[in-house]
Amino acid sequence: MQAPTPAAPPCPPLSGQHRNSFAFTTITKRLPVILAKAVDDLTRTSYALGRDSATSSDDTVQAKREEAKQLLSQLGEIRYELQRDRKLKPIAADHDGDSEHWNRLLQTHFPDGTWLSTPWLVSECYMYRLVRGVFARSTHWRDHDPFARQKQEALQHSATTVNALVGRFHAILRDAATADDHMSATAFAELVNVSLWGNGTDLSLLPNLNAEQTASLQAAMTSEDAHHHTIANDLPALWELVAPLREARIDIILDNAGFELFCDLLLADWLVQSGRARVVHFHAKQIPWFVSDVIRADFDWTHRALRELECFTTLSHHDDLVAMLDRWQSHLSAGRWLLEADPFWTTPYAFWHLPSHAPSLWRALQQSSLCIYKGDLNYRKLVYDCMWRPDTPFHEAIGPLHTAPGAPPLVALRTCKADVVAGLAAGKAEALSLACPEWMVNGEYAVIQLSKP
Ligand SMILES: O=P(O)(O)OC[C@@]1(O)O[C@H](CO)[C@@H](O)[C@@H]1O
Repeated sequence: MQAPTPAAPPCPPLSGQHRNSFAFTTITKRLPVILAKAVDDLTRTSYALGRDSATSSDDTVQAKREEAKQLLSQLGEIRYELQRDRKLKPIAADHDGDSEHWNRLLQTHFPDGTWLSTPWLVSECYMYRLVRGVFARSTHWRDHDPFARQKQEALQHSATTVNALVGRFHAILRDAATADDHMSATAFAELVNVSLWGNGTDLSLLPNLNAEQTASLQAAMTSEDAHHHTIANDLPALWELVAPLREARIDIILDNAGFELFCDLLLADWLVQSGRARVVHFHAKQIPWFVSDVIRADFDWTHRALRELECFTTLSHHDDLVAMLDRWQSHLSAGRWLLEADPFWTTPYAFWHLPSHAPSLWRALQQSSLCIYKGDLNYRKLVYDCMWRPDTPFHEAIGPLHTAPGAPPLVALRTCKADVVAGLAAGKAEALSLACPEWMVNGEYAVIQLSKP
């Protein structure tokens, strides 16, 4: 078999060309809305500048507002081209430095590609890279994240669930070092489920939830019922792998900021507190990505927000939350928690290309006793975002990440939000389609899938 390329994945790619696919709906309906929200954010931020001129000179404010107008028109242009299914143009050079790489990929594999004809994974990543370019090429808005406001609001809407989770896990995490085997197994299973279902409230999918709706959705997602929606569940094998670990390196390839990140930090805290991990490497994105993905600024903001914002300081478990945050700070200061943001994670490449396209990242991951891949997009990239038969073994669908020499064990914790899946029992997909036609994309079903090379 020839080595797959972005234009020729191991099976036919998900693509906007298929009119009844989630890819088509995303490109034609969801992405324009996401762009409209970025426009709205920039308009509001620019408008607010004038009211806050104490922080910068009037000239700077004027210059920023003037430049914002140009940026708004560039964002509008992206939307225009997308909605008319125009050809994907080369990405203009900017400070992020990977435009040449992108353009080589487009030129080599998709010289005539349009938004809908190019594989979904590529055109969707392309949109976020274009948006980044608009800001990266600017003088005054280089560090602006057009999705930050949405990410921050989403965490604040999750305060009720944060409180419940602190109440549930504060003592378990504090005392993890002395827990017996049964208690450890139970805590781990619960925390994996929390981290898994934390992936359920997704800003690119559910952009307009208020605090009440968020709380009720999160309660549904962490309930017993939701666990019956885990349609492939390698949790027992995962515990067999994790239970004997001592002082190991564990990697978490993060997905969303806000509530999901909070859930991931709970899991990471347990890994350190229980002595399983000596160090946890968190992998964030280098640029704003898929609306809600974690960038460095989100990671830092989350720690501050949980400590300082009124919606958290007034929680009944706030003192316990602060104790937890103090410990998390000490994990960070002592290097037990490390945050990284390799540029590979924001390329359009499936992870089949990780060993060859990001060799130093791959060498680092090879040191890991377990790589935890969070969320839907990471899953799509693990399985090359193509139309596997759902009963294809998971390890087959991840290709080199299972077969490459020195490939570390990995687990995918993913709520299903795209029409791709592998590793289901024979007949399962058919049964699910009868029970719930939207099961692949509505975020109500999930997988915990392990590869142990
Ligand atoms: O990676 P996440 O946050 O779990 O999901 C990302 C997501 O919202 O974006 C894609 C479509 O826009 C889908 O694959 C998926 O639903």
